[in-house]
Amino acid sequence: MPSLSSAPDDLVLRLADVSLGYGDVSILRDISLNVRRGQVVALMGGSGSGKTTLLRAATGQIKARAGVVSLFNQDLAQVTGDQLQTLRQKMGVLFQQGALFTDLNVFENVAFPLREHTKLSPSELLARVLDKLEAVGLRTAAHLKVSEISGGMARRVALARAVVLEPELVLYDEPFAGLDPISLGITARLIRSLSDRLGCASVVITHDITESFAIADHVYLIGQGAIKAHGTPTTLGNSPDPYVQQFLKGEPDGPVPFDYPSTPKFESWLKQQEARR
Ligand SMILES: Nc1ncnc2c1ncn2[C@@H]1O[C@H](COP(=O)(O)OP(=O)(O)OP(=O)(O)O)[C@@H](O)[C@H]1O
Repeated sequence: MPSLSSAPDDLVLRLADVSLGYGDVSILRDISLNVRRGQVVALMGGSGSGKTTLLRAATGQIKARAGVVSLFNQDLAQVTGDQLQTLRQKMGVLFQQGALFTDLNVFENVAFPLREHTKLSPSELLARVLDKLEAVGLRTAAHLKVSEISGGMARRVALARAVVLEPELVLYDEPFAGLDPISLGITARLIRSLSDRLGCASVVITHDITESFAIADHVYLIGQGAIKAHGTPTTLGNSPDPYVQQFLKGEPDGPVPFDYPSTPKFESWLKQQEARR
């Protein structure tokens, strides 16, 4: 079993030889990755390659079938439910939808986690929320209703909410999906600047090569159930590996599979369908 005792303190998230799956289906195997304080790490890969599954393992929602997932130097297989909750408080998550509470205004949406998890005085809370709204360029939108702001602004409010507890690790699940090019660039730079300003680690799941390569320190390319390549954006950009090049250039033909692989469950389902007709 990999030793965790030598993990340096700046290692926020570590996966060592991890296998993940659901039921009798294996999704990922031999995954090893490190995320350090201050780093922005991008997880890229085709649809269904297992990026969200990896994120679920990092938050302790699913357990590793092999290997070790350690969060803030704690092996998630060894922690109690209470300890997991404490670890999660050091973590911010921006889900794909990043849904806001529509009955609360912008300020109250961002204040929500603070009211739930801290005992800040009203003036401290006001300062903290306005500070985070300022970081996403929306200090002056604090009073607006969610129905009065645009979709791109709502994303930025969700971003402010994800970091308001000043987490040590922020996980972003497809933060650029559905954004116009300008909002996309702004969001990417915000992720980088929030990481630098808060000194936290950021893990970004994305399909967007240009933006993630512009802000990431390290990129992991996931495919065919494993990490196919990883490195700095420059290293990956210069890689002669046909898989990496096909992925980066978005070419239809090459080693990156498009079709979802067949499984015994699909084959038996299909047989049943055919037998009925
Ligand atoms: N709860 C679940 N039960 C069973 N299989 C699941 C479950 N969640 C995901 N899967 C399967 O795991 C595989 C990886 O899914 P995952 O959502 O991790 O991919 P992804 O890389 O995030 O995809 P996308 O980019 O399309 O969101 C897929 O084949 C999916 O069908």
